[in-house]
Amino acid sequence: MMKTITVLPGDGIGPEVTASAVRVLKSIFSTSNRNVQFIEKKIGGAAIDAYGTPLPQETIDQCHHSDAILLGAVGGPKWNQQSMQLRPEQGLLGIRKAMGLFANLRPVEAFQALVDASPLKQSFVEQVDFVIVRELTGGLYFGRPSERLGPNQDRVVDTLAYSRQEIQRVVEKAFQLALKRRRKITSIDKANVLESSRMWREVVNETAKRYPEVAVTHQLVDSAAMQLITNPSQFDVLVTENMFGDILSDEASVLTGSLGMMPSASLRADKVGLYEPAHGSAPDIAGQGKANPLATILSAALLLRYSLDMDTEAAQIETAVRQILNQGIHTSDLHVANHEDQIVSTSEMTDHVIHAINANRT
Ligand SMILES: NC(=O)c1ccc[n+]([C@@H]2O[C@H](COP(=O)([O-])OP(=O)(O)OC[C@H]3O[C@@H](n4cnc5c(N)ncnc54)[C@H](O)[C@@H]3O)[C@@H](O)[C@H]2O)c1
Ligand SMILES: CC(C)[C@H](C(=O)O)[C@@H](O)C(=O)O
Ligand SMILES: [Mg+2]
Repeated sequence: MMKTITVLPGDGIGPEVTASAVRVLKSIFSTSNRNVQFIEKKIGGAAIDAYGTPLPQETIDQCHHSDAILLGAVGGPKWNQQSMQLRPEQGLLGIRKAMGLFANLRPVEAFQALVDASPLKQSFVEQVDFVIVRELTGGLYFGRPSERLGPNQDRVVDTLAYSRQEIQRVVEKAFQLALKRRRKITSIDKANVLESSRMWREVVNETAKRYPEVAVTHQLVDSAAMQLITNPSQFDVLVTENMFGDILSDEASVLTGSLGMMPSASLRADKVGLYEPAHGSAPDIAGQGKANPLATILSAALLLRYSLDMDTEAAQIETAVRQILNQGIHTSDLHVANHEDQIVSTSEMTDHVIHAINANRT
């Protein structure tokens, strides 16, 4: 049966990195007898320019008729003066909400080739292998009211709201994931201050009773931010609310060597998912062929694994990435401890990945 992948390149380096991931996917589909069509739509600033809105109905409709969505990034200085409703970022929050993608998985792995050159090089860094499960469609980023108040508009309110059910479904995803990994969950909250965090903790403890084989600990977010750097090998699955997960995942990307190395999968109860790098549109390097495409290529691997049941091919991408880094080949955002190291462009890196996948298959 024909599968449909909708591609939303977005802004800045978004079109460059999605083009790379699409090339890798097409190369894989061409040799695995899969009938897959790619349909491109606009989102973010590109959609504002073309249609006057960051999330056109046409884009939402197309996503609803897809097996998976591959997204680049949105935003950039060109749209910084827009009103809140017309910010490119609203397109991103909007599509996640419209598709009901409540669980955002951000895997963090320290690649050996990059660890050796890292200023964080210590034995613990070599064992970094955890996944952040970030709640994606609730909390502060979606709370209402969110507005300026008062006669002079000099008071502001943002609302942090969660229902028990919204917490339950993402916590359940985290426990399910832990069963397939090292069976450890760290739940991160601010239960010493926030009521929402106290309910979060309750739900985690209730769920834990149904998963006696999973070890559960709780950490406060401020201390967790410190421990991510000082003792990251303790983590297996971290589960946390939307804003904490947003901030902690960028922090954790440092352990991988670059924000350009961190993929993500936004999931719901069925197999439909949205896959995107954790990084943004990187306006400072857009259009220069400097963007690291690996976060998006690794997101494409997650797409194969979670939406198309192609575990073997997903692992082929991940192996190819590891091999290329071990050979000292990298984009300019990375540092590799190999005297023969070679800095390559976005498209050259993509060529290397495709070549390595094909070489491993023959
Ligand atoms: N998912 C998304 O679409 C998303 C995520 C974060 C930020 N944003 C938006 O992107 C715009 C820029 O935000 P920012 O500068 O704070 O964050 P950013 O992630 O775009 O960039 C931060 C730094 O990391 C570098 N970087 C990011 N991705 C890279 C890659 N693949 N290869 C090499 N270097 C890379 C950039 O050059 C920059 O120096 C803003 O409008 C922001 O709202 C979008
Ligand atoms: C651009 C922004 C809305 C987005 C988020 O906070 O979810 C980004 O930071 C991310 O991490 O994907
Ligand atoms: Mg973010």
